[in-house]
Amino acid sequence: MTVKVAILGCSGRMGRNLIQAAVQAPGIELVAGAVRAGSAFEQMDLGEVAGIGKLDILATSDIDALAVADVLIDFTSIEATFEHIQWCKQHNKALVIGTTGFDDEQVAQIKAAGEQTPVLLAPNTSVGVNLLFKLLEITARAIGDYTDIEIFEAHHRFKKDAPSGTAMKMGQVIADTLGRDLNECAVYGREGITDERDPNTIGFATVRAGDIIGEHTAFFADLGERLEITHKATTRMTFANGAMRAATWLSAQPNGFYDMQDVLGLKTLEI
Ligand SMILES: NC(=O)C1=CN([C@@H]2O[C@H](COP(=O)(O)OP(=O)(O)OC[C@H]3O[C@@H](n4cnc5c(N)ncnc54)[C@H](OP(=O)(O)O)[C@@H]3O)[C@@H](O)[C@H]2O)C=CC1
Ligand SMILES: O=C(O)C1=N[C@H](C(=O)O)C[C@H](O)C1
Repeated sequence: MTVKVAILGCSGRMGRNLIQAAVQAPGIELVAGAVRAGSAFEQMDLGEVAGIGKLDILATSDIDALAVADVLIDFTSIEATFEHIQWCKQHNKALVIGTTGFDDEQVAQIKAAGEQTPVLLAPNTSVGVNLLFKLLEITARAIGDYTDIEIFEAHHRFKKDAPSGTAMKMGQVIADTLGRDLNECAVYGREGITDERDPNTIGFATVRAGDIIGEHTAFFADLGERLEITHKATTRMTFANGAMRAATWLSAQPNGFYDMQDVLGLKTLEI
């Protein structure tokens, strides 16, 4: 069966890659794409937005025009995502959310939306990063209680949120595994006389530079050795292809709140 997808934020960096991934993905039919009202891309052919030739589908700012889709894919902004969630709840449409930067209360609201429609929230839709989350769980369980844990992330100059959604999820996975509260143990950057490192903290460091697509490293450092677990994305198509996989999977799910670990079967993987 073909899954009909619509892309929200289709003129953005991810949006353009999502158009291309949707066209290439077996079992997916791209049926619509949305841009902000008044956008210069409104009424432009989606294929031309993505630079892949005409597809005969025009970008719209009318969200009601997306009702032809089975699944909506949202890589936009926090405000826009909440408008899209509202619409999806009203129309019982499945929604894949790749947007990042939500605080705890906003995540709780997104989880609650899952009671009314299938919702999947993934700060990173690449297979590699989701496997990395699993590796962090194993590592934290084995050596997390006596090593210094630091998370580093680097992204392009245009990124608006920090630390990245992926880095925050890395911290959350480690904190959960160690029974720590991330809100209490996270340290975001250091400056001046910081005193010696508190062993219970999880540090975050952020770089914003040029066109870096996305790099994440977790350090587990002891005296005498350190383990570094790194993921580097080299193309946004990795995230876009993962989002198509998520959309296909979500189209067959009942109402509920899901993540990429569900899609990839990593929750039940024995470690
Ligand atoms: N989960 C993952 O794997 C990944 C997640 N991301 C996240 O995805 C989000 C987008 O990233 P990126 O593509 O780089 O950002 P961009 O700014 O390039 O794209 C966002 C797009 O959303 C559009 N938009 C904003 N508001 C609306 C609206 N109300 N209706 C329709 N479209 C709207 C913007 O339009 P306009 O330009 O007109 O404002 C823009 O085209 C970020 O939160 C980022 O962190 C990014 C990569 C991977
Ligand atoms: O904004 C980006 O570009 C990315 N954002 C995501 C995040 O915040 O984790 C994922 C990816 O690293 C690219």
